Amino acid sequence: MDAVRFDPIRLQPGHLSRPRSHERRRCESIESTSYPEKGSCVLVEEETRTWIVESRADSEVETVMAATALICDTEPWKDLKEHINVIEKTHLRDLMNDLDRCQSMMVEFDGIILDYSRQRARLDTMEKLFKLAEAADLRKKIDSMCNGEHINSTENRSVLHIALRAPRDKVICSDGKNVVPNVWDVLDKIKDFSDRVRSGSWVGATGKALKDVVAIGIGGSFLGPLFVHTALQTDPEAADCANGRQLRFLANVDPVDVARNLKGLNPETTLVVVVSKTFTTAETMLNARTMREWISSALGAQAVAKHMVAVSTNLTLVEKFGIDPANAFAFWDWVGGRYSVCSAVGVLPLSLQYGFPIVEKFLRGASNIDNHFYSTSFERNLPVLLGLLSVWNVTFLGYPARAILPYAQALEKLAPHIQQVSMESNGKGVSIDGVPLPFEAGEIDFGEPGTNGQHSFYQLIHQGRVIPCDFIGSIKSQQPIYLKGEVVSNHDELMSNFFAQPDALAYGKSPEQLLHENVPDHLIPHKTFSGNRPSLSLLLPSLDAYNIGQLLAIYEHRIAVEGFIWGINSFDQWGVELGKVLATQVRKQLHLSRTEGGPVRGFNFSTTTLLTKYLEVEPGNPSDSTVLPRI
Ligand SMILES: O=P(O)(O)OC[C@H]1O[C@H](O)[C@H](O)[C@@H](O)[C@@H]1O
Repeated sequence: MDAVRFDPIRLQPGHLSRPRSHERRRCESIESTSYPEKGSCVLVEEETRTWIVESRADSEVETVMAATALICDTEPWKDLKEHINVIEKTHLRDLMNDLDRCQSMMVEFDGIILDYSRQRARLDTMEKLFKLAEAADLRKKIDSMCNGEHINSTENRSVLHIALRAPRDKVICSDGKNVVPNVWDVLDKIKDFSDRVRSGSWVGATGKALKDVVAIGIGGSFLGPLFVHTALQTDPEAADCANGRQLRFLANVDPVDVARNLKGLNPETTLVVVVSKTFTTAETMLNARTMREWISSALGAQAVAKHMVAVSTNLTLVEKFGIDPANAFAFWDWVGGRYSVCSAVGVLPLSLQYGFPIVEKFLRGASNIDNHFYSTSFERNLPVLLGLLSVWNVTFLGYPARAILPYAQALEKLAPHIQQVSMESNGKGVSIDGVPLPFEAGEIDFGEPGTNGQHSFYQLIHQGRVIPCDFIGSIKSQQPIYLKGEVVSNHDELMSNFFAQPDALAYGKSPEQLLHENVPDHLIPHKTFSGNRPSLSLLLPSLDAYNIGQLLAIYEHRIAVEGFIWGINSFDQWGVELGKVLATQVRKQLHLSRTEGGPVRGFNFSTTTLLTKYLEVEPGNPSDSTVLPRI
């Protein structure tokens, strides 16, 4: 029998040991049963996903492997599993009648109200979820993140996006070094540069002011900044500061995206910001070369120095590309791409558009939630509550999706941004120790602003699949409209739906009610709403730069909480690599076929046939001459 000394901290009552997956084979021969106690032999069976380890008090046993535990082996998890039966017998119609419950499920922080009374949860459900948080060491994990420990273990990195918005005097260390001064060095550099561009003291190659900015980037180097830009666009304070300037985003490698972004732009008045953490992303680099060509063909190669700047962690490649390092804005490997909007990735383009003070206000909002997240008890901690409820919905109640429904057009890019933050972070199949997860983690995020969504996919949410919904609204509109003679303002009209939809989902409409309304029998099944469909409401005081920063941080931390509970690494993204490798093979084939001809080789029947068909049509131009979009 292989002997295994396990980590005693891991084997508290309620925990069972589990080997790391690559060491699994060693344990397969072990057979014995008993609960882990010091010096005892422990068995756990594979069918029940538990493992046997042997430990000896005399410490003569060599460490064969480290045992790890999954959260699903803990008592609080099992308790919640059993609790599902209790919840299945409840209906939100009844739960909503319990005033004490509803009062307890309304939490306010800094003017933001979270109402989670329409979750399929009772007060004892919350107690059980807090116990689960304890079993998952949530407090410790939050502390580890905020203290700069290398919690992104597969990349051996800290996860410190909170440092990007920390005040100057805060100390946050990564590898023993306070990173906040570095953050502020870059912020100061951005302030200086954006002031110069906006004031016209930094001009283009022909002496004209640069009033338009194209930010090239994809994924995390695009979605967060786009979300914030879209949200700020109609904020009166930010809009005033934009003062006729334009900010555009070029993400897709599709030449059509280039064409659309270039439409109406003049190279003489355009500044290009190349945003890429790695400076190797194929799409971004081709778009950057395309824009470099657009500038140099119009203004000469030397114009690039005045018209192109970069944001990256890889300043060597920035220089190699031909951008002066003095015009490069750094960030660090402890900032995940999807968590990078508060670094130069977002701060530079947004400061160019709105001025640094607006962006600083946004950073202060995010920082305010960071402090709340770090220091508030779980019972009143917005990201923790939201994260625990998501785990409850996904893993215990089995709802795989989440709809993000802002009743605010300004938040129209919130769902696409959160889609990346959430699905790239928590779309994992193994624990942080590499053990396959025997439960579902991660969720499918999608959404549209209300009321547009109501006229699109809400049918499914009301009568088809159950999809927990986040309703997000703001008390004040960024752009109020009042029409004389109308019963309510335009914002009131919008918000009537924000207040109505959660109850429609929760209460539904029973056949009895329909009978009362004299609905014909044959239509009753079609007009019945089962109700009991969970949602939560987040009501913000307004949607200025500060609130937008708060909202961003609430979602970022909520997603981290979910990952911490599931016991996964939310900060790597190996799942995006395979497709990139295969695309490289296709690219090589396309190049070969275009230059030397010959058959497509090395692919399966399906891909070979499609590629051959694609290559049948001549590309239309020899690749040694440059063609740029015509519109
Ligand atoms: O910023 P870059 O290095 O260009 O990376 C852009 C994107 O690339 C990949 O797709 C990653 O999955 C994303 O997380 C990242 O945001």
